Amino acid sequence: MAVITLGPEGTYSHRAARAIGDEIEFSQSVTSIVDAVATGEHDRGVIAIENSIEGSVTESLDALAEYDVAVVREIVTPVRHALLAQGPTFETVASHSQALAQCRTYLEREYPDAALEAVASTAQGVDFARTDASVAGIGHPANADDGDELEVLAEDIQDQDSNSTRFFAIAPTEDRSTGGGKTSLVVYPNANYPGLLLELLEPFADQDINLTRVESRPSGRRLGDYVFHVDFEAGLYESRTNEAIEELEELAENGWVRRLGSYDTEHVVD
Ligand SMILES: O=C(O)C(=O)C[C@]1(C(=O)O)C=C[C@@H](O)C=C1
Repeated sequence: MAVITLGPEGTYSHRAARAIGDEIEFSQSVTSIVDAVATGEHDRGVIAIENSIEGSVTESLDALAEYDVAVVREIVTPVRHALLAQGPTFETVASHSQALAQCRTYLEREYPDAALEAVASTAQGVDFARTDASVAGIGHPANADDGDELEVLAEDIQDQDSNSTRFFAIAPTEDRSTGGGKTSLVVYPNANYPGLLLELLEPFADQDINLTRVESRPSGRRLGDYVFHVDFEAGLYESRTNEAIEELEELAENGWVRRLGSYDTEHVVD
């Protein structure tokens, strides 16, 4: 299956995408990946959603609220960062903003004077290090295997030993599934009153459905107006799920509820 994900080759997204297909194409932006799947240009896309240290990948959440796509699989993979450079002396550390944040403590302790540069992906930061001796990249250590230009200066530099990122495999809406142990929704209530969030979540408690994540993102329309991303442990094939969503739709009658789909989780360990 043809899959599009964040490139260049060697990103963590690339590693996750290999679980979906072996014909992999790369893009430099998450939004353009979601766009390419929504318009049917690609069968599948793989985007990072959330990291155990740094939290949400906000560009991905906003793209899921903006475009109509289905989530068909969740992929969880360990993220163990290495520092790669041509030698021990450099001025700039380049990586994805998530990776820089996940290694904040290490960078402050070991390289307090280095300039931090956020680039499109970890693998892009490593590519910069390959061509410029004043730059070090943070990424998966296997990125050093590409030739002999790069040294692995340090491994496992993320702030916590156990670091993992959760990805969604996305598909055109016609591939949306009701089967699977988890479901994701995006809710825009277009309302604001005391107790609104409590009311939106109550139908899930009433149906004994365990929520695994609730994230609010600004709607972009006005300050204090939010879109909610809700994940839970039940499938859209279950009547309790449909009952909870029906109630949610009544509460969000001035806005909308988007069912991203039901899916199962796959753990990719290398
Ligand atoms: O830059 C990469 O390697 C990516 O695949 C992106 C990304 C992210 O968006 O969080 C994926 C996993 C890690 O958390 C760091 C970066």
